[in-house]
Amino acid sequence: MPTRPPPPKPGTDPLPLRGLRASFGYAWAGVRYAWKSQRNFRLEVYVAALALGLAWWLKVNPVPVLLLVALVLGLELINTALEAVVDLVSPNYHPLAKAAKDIAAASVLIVSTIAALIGFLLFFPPLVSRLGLW
Ligand SMILES: Nc1ncnc2c1ncn2[C@@H]1O[C@H](COP(=O)(O)OP(=O)(O)OP(=O)(O)O)[C@@H](O)[C@H]1O
Repeated sequence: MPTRPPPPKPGTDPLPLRGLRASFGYAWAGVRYAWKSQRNFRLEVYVAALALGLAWWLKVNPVPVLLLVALVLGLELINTALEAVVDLVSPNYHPLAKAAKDIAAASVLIVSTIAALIGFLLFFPPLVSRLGLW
């Protein structure tokens, strides 16, 4: 099967700004790949938008919310990259491939669960007071 020549490396471009633009282009392609292929990533983006909207409405400091959003989305992207590498090197069943995918998924699960807990602690008191329940 003919292979395509590798694309130019942005880091070696003699024009630094052009190289930087190319790097952003590749990173954006990664975001688009995750958005198209990962239902969990899309769900996390919707939840992030909801949390930021809620923070604005309830006048909650958005910095911890932004940090948690960055952590969850960043980890989901790394998980997606790892899945792609595992599928590339181990298209057939292998216990180590299973361990790699399961552990990467566990990291997203743990961080998302803790983020949800922190979100509850951040939003619950101002939400109750805003809705006049307390
Ligand atoms: N090559 C493999 N060898 C062994 N187990 C695998 C392999 N590929 C997948 N698995 C097992 O199947 C599970 C699901 O794998 P899959 O690639 O469908 O990931 P996923 O978590 O469903 O990801 P996606 O977010 O793409 O739906 C993995 O967590 C792992 O336990």
